[in-house]
Amino acid sequence: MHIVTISEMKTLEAQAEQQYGLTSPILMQNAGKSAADLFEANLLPTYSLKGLKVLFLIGPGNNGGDGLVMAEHLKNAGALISLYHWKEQKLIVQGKHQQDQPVHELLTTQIKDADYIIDALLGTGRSRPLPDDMRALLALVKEERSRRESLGLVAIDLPTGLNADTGEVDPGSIAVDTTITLAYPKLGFFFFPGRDYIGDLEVGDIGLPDALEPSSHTEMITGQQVHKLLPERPLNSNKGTFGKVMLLCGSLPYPGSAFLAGNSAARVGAGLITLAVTEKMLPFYASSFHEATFAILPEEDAESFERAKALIEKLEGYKALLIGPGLGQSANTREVILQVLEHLRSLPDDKRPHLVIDADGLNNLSALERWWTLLPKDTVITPHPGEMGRLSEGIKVSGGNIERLELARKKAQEWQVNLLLKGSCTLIANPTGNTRINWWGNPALATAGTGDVLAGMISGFLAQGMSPFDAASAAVYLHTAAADLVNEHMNIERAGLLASDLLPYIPMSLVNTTYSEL
Ligand SMILES: NC(=O)C1=CN([C@@H]2O[C@H](COP(=O)(O)OP(=O)(O)OC[C@H]3O[C@@H](n4cnc5c(N)ncnc54)[C@H](OP(=O)(O)O)[C@@H]3O)[C@@H](O)[C@H]2O)[C@@H](O)CC1
Ligand SMILES: [K+]
Repeated sequence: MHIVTISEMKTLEAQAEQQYGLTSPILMQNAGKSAADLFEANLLPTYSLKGLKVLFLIGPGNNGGDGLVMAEHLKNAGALISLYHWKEQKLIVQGKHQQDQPVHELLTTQIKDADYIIDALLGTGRSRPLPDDMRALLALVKEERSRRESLGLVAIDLPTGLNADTGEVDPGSIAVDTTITLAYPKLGFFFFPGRDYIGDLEVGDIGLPDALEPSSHTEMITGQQVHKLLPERPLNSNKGTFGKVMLLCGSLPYPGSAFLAGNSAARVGAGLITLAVTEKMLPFYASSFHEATFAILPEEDAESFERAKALIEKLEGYKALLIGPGLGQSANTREVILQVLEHLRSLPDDKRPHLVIDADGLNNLSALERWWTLLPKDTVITPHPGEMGRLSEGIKVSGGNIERLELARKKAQEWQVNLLLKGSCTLIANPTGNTRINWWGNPALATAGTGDVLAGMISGFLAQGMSPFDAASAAVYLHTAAADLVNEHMNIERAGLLASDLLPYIPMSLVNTTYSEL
């Protein structure tokens, strides 16, 4: 699904009017109706609209207009509606204009009484800091919410005061439970601090014709999309059909990396997994990973060309090669990597395994001048912010702010790689300037070894013939989905997940790609 900036959204609206006669009032009717439908769908089956007390905060522009249309639909379905028109300071309770007492007293009572408060104050048209009285109004709502957790907060299009292009927020903005955004998610939702204010994201249909495509090159990865990308599993198949993955991962201090990555490649459906390991390491893997096969390499103190040669000799027929997790950073290992890269570059496209470089693979590369010139075509790299900083001459890379988007886009083009930049908002940029962002996140994933799992999943998808951009996108989405399944099945919340817990849930995540509407 496209992600849009404010100006891209405005262009779409203008085109809708010019080319299809869809004027603002028509779009607003559609917006309000779809917001009401999504609101009701989210209430059910626990609550119904009958008798539900909903207070709408109405602003002076079209965002307020959307709120009024939504309110009308909810009223017709049996909800008890109050409307507070901020600019006019006018309160209407179930159709009656309240004038007997000072409006602020009445409004406070309405806030205390509401089951839900709908923020339809400002949307994409906010052009300056919020005025004091609007901040005071939102503060009242926030205060009531901190007293009463059952009070539901919903924003139309976006939480008031959030910058839809950058994710910056006004000091008066408040976090909501659900944002019902219109037509397309806005770029600022994906980056901090804004990300924390959105709550659950719903996308309302405003009736834009399919032929009107936004010009944006940024997409949100959705379950529907991933579902379509997943490789077919024809009945007439064998392990050769689904590709072989070679892993140059793991070393004495970090043996678990190869296990986690190899397992994950198998769990997304790759046909055969081979770990390139030394004899010394073999007993560890052989006892824990029964399904793997092994390419036995000379010990780490052997000459680098011997180590590289042993791997290169085994590579024929492999569809994917993962280099890096737990590999260590000795000069000898760096030499091995260089020689393997040289071999890969020399192969014709159809004979070359797809390459994924992660973790120590990246740390080794970052020590080299113009390292990206050493990579074969279509390589996937998967740095976290620290590794990205080292790859980019020591710059500081944000874990979740908007600057990471431009940086990833620019570097993917400069380095001609598929760049998966991890963080609290993981995104993937490809060499042609397209970007995909993972909306979902799970703080339980912030633990050792989960990156190895992700790298393994990407390799497993590459082995099955997915393109590098698609393999990385699907893996990122399913990695979070698997973590959500762990949370659900182990009854944990935000902490306590082990990377290995993910493994049995990866196949389950593959069948659950449509677990969300998006
Ligand atoms: N157009 C369409 O086709 C569709 C639009 N849609 C909907 O419209 C929304 C965008 O509508 P919009 O452009 O009217 O902007 P909106 O956010 O309501 O605010 C503008 C008003 O607020 C005012 N104002 C600005 N800043 C302010 C501040 N800090 N503090 C106080 N006031 C401030 C500004 O007035 P002024 O600057 O003149 O004082 C103006 O009156 C979009 O988010 C979506 O919900 C959907 O229905 C789909 C179809
Ligand atoms: K709003």
